[in-house]
Amino acid sequence: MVSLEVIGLSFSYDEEVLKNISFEAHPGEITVILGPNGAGKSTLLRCIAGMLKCKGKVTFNGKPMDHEDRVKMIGYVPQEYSIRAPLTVLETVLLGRITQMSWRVKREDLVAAFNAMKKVGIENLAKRYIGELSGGQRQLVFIAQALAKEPRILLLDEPISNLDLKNKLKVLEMVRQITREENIVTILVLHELDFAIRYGDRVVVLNKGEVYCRGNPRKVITEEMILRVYGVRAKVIHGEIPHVLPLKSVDQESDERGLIIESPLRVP
Ligand SMILES: Nc1ncnc2c1ncn2[C@@H]1O[C@H](COP(=O)(O)OP(=O)(O)OP(=O)(O)O)[C@@H](O)[C@H]1O
Repeated sequence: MVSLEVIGLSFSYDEEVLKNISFEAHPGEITVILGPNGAGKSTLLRCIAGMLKCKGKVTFNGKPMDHEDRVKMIGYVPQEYSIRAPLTVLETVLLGRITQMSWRVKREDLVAAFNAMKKVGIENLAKRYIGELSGGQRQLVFIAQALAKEPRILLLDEPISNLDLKNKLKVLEMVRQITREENIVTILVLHELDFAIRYGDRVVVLNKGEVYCRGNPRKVITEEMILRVYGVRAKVIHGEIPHVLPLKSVDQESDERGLIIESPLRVP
């Protein structure tokens, strides 16, 4: 099966923040990266996107990805995007086509940009300046920019963090739909465990730069994982749509019920 494979990936800024990370992400599926603040999720996406030079391998269809493969195939939306240029929404979304475009904007580039804006519901903002938009509107623009590229691999870092409830659902539904219909590899960083259960086909939980566990979200997102990784007592309510009810944050330095993690639990 064609897939994106991360094999033994490690990365250090001053200190090592990713240690020997391995997992697979498949086309037509959403892989969700979970983990507490500072666990290394954004760094991992940046390594996959080729923005940071790391140890280990990222392969697609068994072949190590080089710079050109990444430029061609990956649509990446970082957690924060600062843009100072006085660009309109349409111009910003069109920038997603930059690798396909020659000096002239072709009809197909405009069609791809409009389709992408339509998918995220921002066609009415096309002529507005990006600097004049709200945080949530801007987030939608950058998702549209990544979609306009028509990527084979879509990397979205906390894509719903600034969105209202309706837009959170709309974006996640839309991402699921294009992931399935266009058979792309989608990797999302999320903090919302409920959405991870609902929209993730697979989940990778990072803790302190290591893979704590990975697999089917319904098996991985357990009360024990939430306690050990997030330091939160929670109830996982099973049902047609399982959800997580956080109850109490627990100080992991205390030895309440042996909370200090010595050997992480690994789920294949
Ligand atoms: N440019 C940088 N230079 C040095 N250290 C960094 C840099 N960026 C991130 N770090 C550190 O690397 C670790 C992982 O950061 P990263 O942003 O990948 O975490 P994260 O899991 O995405 O966190 P969050 O959920 O808060 O966004 C953190 O300890 C962070 O302080």
